[in-house]
Amino acid sequence: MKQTYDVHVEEFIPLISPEALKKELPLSEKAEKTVIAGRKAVQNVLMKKDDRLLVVVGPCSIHDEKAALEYAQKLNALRQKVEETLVVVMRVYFEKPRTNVGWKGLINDPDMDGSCDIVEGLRRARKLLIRINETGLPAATEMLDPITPQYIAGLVSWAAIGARTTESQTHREMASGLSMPVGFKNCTDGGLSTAINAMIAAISPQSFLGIDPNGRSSIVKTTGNPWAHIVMRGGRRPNYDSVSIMEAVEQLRDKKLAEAIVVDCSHANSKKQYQNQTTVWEDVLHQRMNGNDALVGMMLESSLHEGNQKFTKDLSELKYGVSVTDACISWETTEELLLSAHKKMLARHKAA
Ligand SMILES: O=C[C@H](O)[C@H](O)COP(=O)(O)O
Ligand SMILES: C=C(OP(=O)(O)O)C(=O)O
Repeated sequence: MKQTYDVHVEEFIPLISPEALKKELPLSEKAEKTVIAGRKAVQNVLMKKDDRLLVVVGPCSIHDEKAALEYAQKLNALRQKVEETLVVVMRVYFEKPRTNVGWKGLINDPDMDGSCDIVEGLRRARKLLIRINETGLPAATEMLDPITPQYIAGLVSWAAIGARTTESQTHREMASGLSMPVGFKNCTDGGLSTAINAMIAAISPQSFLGIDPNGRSSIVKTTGNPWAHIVMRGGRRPNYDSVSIMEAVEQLRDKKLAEAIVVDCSHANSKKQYQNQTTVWEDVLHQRMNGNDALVGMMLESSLHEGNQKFTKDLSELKYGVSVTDACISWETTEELLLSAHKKMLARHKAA
C-alpha cells in the first residue's frame, strides 16, 4: 500500500491543553482587572464614548522577557502620567508573519535556535502576559496561528490581524470569536478592501474548525466580534495622509462600518525607516487635533534601544533591548512623543 497521508510530515508532538496551561499559570485577580479595564477602554475609544487616543506601543517582537518587562515597567509609569488623554496598550507580539522565511517569534521558537519548542513558547508567552497585566498595563498582540488564542487570549486587550493574513478566511473567522477588539491591517499593497471585507466577516457569526479549551478539535460557533476595525499601515505608498484617511472613512461609511481608524506609524507608513514614525505620529496627531475624530488610535514600534540587529542563534551576541525583527524607535523618543501629545491634547481640552 502506498502512503497517502502525511507524506511530508516528520513528526506530531502533542500539545499541552489550554486548560492545563491555564491551571499551571492562572490569571491573577490583578491581571484580570487590567484585561477587563483595558478592553473596556479600547471599546469606548472605538465607539467614541471616550475621546482619548488609543496608543498601541512596544517592540516589533518579544525575544527577551527581561527586556520586555523593563520596557513594560517604563511604559506603565508613562501610561499613568498620560492617562487623561491617552489609552496606552503595550505591543507584546509573540507571533511574526514572515514575508518568506525567518524567525517566527517567541511562541514558535522560544530558544531561537530552530528547535521550535512551541509548548515552552506558549508557557513563556502566558507567563510574560500575566506579569505585564499584573503591573496594570494592558497588552496587545497579533493573532497569527488560530490555535494560539485559547492559550493566551484571556490576557489580551487589543489584537491585530496582520497585513499578510487579513484576506484569510481562517483569520476572519477566528477574529469573529475573539474576546477583545480586533484591528485588521490593510493588505501589504495598500488596498483597503481586504480589511473592509475582513471587518464584515469578523462582525458576523461564523462556524469553523478550531480547538476547545480542552484542546479537542471542535466545530467553533461564534457570535461575531462587534469591535472589528481597520488599521492603516501603508502599502506601495504611505496612507496616513488626510486624503487617504478621508477615502477610508468614505469606504467604511459606504459599508455602514464603524468610522474608527487606527494608524500604524511603522511598516509601510514609515517606509520601514524607524525614524519616520515620528513624522507619521505628528501628522496624524495634527489631523486628529484639527477635528478628524475618525482617527481613534496610533501604533508605534518602539523598544528600549533604537534600530534593530541581525537575528543570530548565538544569543550572547545579541544587544540588550534591541529588536531582532523590524527596527524600532528608542524608549527616549517614545517617551517624548507620548508626553508631547499628552501636553498638546491637555491644552486643547483646557482651552475648550
Ligand atoms: O512586523 C514585522 C515584519 O514587518 C513582518 O513580520 C514581515 O517581516 P519580514 O519581511 O522581515 O519577514
Ligand atoms: C507584522 C506586522 O505588521 P503588518 O502586518 O502591518 O506587516 C506587525 O505589526 O508586527
